Amino acid sequence: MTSQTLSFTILGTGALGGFYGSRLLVGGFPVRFIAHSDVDYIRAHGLRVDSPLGDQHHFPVDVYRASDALPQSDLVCVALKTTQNHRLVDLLRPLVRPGTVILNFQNGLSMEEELAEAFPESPVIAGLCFLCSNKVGPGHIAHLDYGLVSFAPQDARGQAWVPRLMEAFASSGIKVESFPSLLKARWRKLAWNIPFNGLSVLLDANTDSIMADPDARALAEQLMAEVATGAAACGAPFDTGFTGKLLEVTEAMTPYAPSMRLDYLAKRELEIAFMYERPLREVAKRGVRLPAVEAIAHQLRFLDRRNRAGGT
Ligand SMILES: NC(=O)C1=CN([C@@H]2O[C@H](COP(=O)(O)OP(=O)(O)OC[C@H]3O[C@@H](n4cnc5c(N)ncnc54)[C@H](OP(=O)(O)O)[C@@H]3O)[C@@H](O)[C@H]2O)C=CC1
Ligand SMILES: CC(C)(CO)C(=O)C(=O)O
Repeated sequence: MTSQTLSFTILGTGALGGFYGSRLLVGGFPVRFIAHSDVDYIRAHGLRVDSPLGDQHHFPVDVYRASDALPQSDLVCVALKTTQNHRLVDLLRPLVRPGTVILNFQNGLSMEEELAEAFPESPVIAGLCFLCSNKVGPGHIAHLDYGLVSFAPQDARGQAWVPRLMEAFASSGIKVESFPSLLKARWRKLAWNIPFNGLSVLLDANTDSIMADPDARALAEQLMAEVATGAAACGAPFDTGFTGKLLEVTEAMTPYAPSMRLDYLAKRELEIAFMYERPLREVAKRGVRLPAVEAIAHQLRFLDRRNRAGGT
């Protein structure tokens, strides 16, 4: 099979799923979207993606509810927030048959292990996304910047798919790279998400304000250093200079509200379990503690509960 024949189902037509699904449509691939609150809107009005890569308006769109019967696709791409992961296996069950590739785009740690356990007959691959994209309305996505996908397979079966996926995404205008070690790739992504997603909520600040202020930046650096300790404890040490480079990239970034800040402002549940609790659990298994990361997780849980309960 060549990449030209690959078909995709996107589970979760939000900031990330809407963006990559749109790019794959532009690349000429059949894409089926599963949407939630805006499924009727997308059916009636299509999917809009505003992007520096070129604005797109797709109409008609092959869009479904999760409860609908869908034609089978070669790949199912998970683009839900991890706050929905208690439902993920049930949502995926009708979409996955033996051999269907599961490509997980979510932020966090250990999702692929859990998927591989639930779907032992499917290759599971992580697509780690360096993307700045927001859902700004029903069926409407605003892509602000970036888009690189780092493909990292859960096992050798997934590895065999990586070149085809890279070709498909690259031919759709997406920058791609591959990472042989899923664990390393996941910890490298956490080195950004753990400091900046959490601090953006706790300090009510975007990335530029965090980087410009000496105290906020010191906190970000302390958290990043602890993530490096965690990564090393789990057998995925960072290369020398990696965290320094990450800080430089963040400094050069378009001022950005990380996804957790947007969730907080919209009073949506925060992705604390997979972004903070799973990494803390994995390092604790190895007898290591990350006190600053633990502290930030406690604060985020408090704020998240209060935010959604509407208290002060
Ligand atoms: N946005 C970004 O730039 C980046 C995001 N990520 C990660 O990607 C993941 C997705 O984030 P993001 O796209 O921003 O989140 P969004 O909230 O924008 O998108 C999630 C989508 O899933 C839909 N959804 C929720 N429940 C269901 C369901 N039961 N069936 C079908 N669809 C459902 C939501 O619909 P509705 O709104 O109607 O509930 C929403 O459109 C997260 O783990 C995030 O951390 C990683 C890198 C960058
Ligand atoms: C690193 C970044 C900003 C983009 O991929 C992200 O993961 C997020 O906003 O959660």
